[in-house]
Amino acid sequence: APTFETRDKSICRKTTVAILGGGVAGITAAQALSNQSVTDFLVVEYNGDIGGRMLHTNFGEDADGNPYVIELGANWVQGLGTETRPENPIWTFAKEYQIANTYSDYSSITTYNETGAVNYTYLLDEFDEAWTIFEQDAGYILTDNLQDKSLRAGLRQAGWNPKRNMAAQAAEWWMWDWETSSSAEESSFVFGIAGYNLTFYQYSEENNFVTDQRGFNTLLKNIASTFLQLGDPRLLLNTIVASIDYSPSGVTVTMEDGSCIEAAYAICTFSLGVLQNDVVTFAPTLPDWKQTSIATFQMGTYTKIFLQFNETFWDPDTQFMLYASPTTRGYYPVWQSLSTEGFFPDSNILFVTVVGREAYRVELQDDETTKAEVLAVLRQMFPNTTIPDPIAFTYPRWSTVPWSYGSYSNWPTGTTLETHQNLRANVERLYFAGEHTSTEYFGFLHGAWFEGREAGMRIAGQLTGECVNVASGCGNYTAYGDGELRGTTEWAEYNAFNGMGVSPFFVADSEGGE
Ligand SMILES: Cc1cc2nc3c(=O)[nH]c(=O)nc-3n(C[C@H](O)[C@H](O)[C@H](O)COP(=O)(O)OP(=O)(O)OC[C@H]3O[C@@H](n4cnc5c(N)ncnc54)[C@H](O)[C@@H]3O)c2cc1C
Repeated sequence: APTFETRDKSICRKTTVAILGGGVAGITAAQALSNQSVTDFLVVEYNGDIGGRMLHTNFGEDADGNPYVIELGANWVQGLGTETRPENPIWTFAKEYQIANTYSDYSSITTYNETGAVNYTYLLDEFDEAWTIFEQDAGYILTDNLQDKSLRAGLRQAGWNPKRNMAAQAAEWWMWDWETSSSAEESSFVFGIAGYNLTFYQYSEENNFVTDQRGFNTLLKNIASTFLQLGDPRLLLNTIVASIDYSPSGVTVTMEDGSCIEAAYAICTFSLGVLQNDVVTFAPTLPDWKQTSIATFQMGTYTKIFLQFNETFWDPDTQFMLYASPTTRGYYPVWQSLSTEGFFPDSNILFVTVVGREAYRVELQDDETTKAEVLAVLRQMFPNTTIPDPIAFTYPRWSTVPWSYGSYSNWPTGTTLETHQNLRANVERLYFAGEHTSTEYFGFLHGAWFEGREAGMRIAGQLTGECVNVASGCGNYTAYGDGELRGTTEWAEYNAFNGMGVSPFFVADSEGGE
């Protein structure tokens, strides 16, 4: 016979807005609702804490035997802003909540290959020179409504062609793959460059690395605390969504444990990886235009591998080391010292990052196999040093995390603004938001921030009759059905209704100049 508990679970809890996911987008959606006095909402979160891909863990130990807190997910505030430019909202909150961070100095770098330290930093400068050419080429494709192509094609035409020069491949990886977690072949030329501009030219080219020992998600907890109390019954942690039934009049969300929520609206902030892996069932099945957009965009994998040693055998005054494998592009290429002033001085901690295909490979391996590979690379980089065994070693497996399935999205070659708009668009009362729905800032924390806010404002506008989302309106997003999608996007269609409210040509200190 059913117990009282299971009988209770069969009765759906009612709420006005069900916010699915307690990452950046979910929390900012809830905040936007609260700002318009829509307080009847529930936030449903898989994990035991809010933050999502803002995720930290304890690692190694300091001189007193206490562990360090390291970030497995988002680590940098990217594109800060200056007094005369717009400011990245994540940077605004990082300052407000005094999140400890240090400027990442990308010019503090030593380059290596399999024979040890070899200076090929001139290749980074050469890539930079090509950049000024290919970013213009990408601009013409956009304004003249030409066909998009791969970033690889754009680079080649601008005179950058690394061919079999592995140092040049490493330089290219440092300048591109490291940021987007995707290769030049996989990345859109137009939207790759537009995305770069919108973060680094609109705000600034600075990236600050968060070292806060409370964890980076303290920033989000501080934002949440302005409208959610500690232990607020509207925050449902450790609660896993299994299916979402939507209609023109509302949304019913059913959890893995059989409990359910009936809402007038829902905002699904699950990652593109979650949407692509069919872990949540939608009823009815999502329309073709939605499924096409989910299938089209790309979920990358970005894996940081952390090592602590009993000594700092590398130069602690240099922040980065770039390694060019003689045979495999992207094989343990970027190393970062945390045993450095401003980070965790004297911690003897180093981490190396892999992305894309290499990240998939490494994430399928056990720790011992990866550790052996990593140490073999260090022995090549430091041929005159006896590399000790690490005293602590860890890395996450983002590609298999059931609440993320990858790290962050990237814009693939040869698609349009309208196809991406369909990723953003609501299906009846079911709305979508997250890093991946950001046209301007996909892959970034601030992308998730703006998109969560947008969805919250759109729904609050519907509910209250007062629309504060002046740029792109309230209620339904623009969506493009069969027959409405074309091969290219007209310049006039680059607007807030298609998610591009800021000119992709925005240049520092000149309002949207072209
Ligand atoms: C390794 C890595 C490095 C990164 N580095 C940076 C960086 O340096 N700077 C930067 O700006 N950005 C970085 N990012 C990107 C940034 O972390 C994301 O853009 C942002 O955190 C995404 O927020 P979101 O709200 O869209 O998604 P999420 O944070 O994924 O939030 C979605 C939430 O939904 C929950 N969820 C999923 N499935 C279910 C389910 N079935 N039931 C209930 N809940 C569910 C998840 O637990 C999660 O909390 C990085 C990401 C990764 C992974």
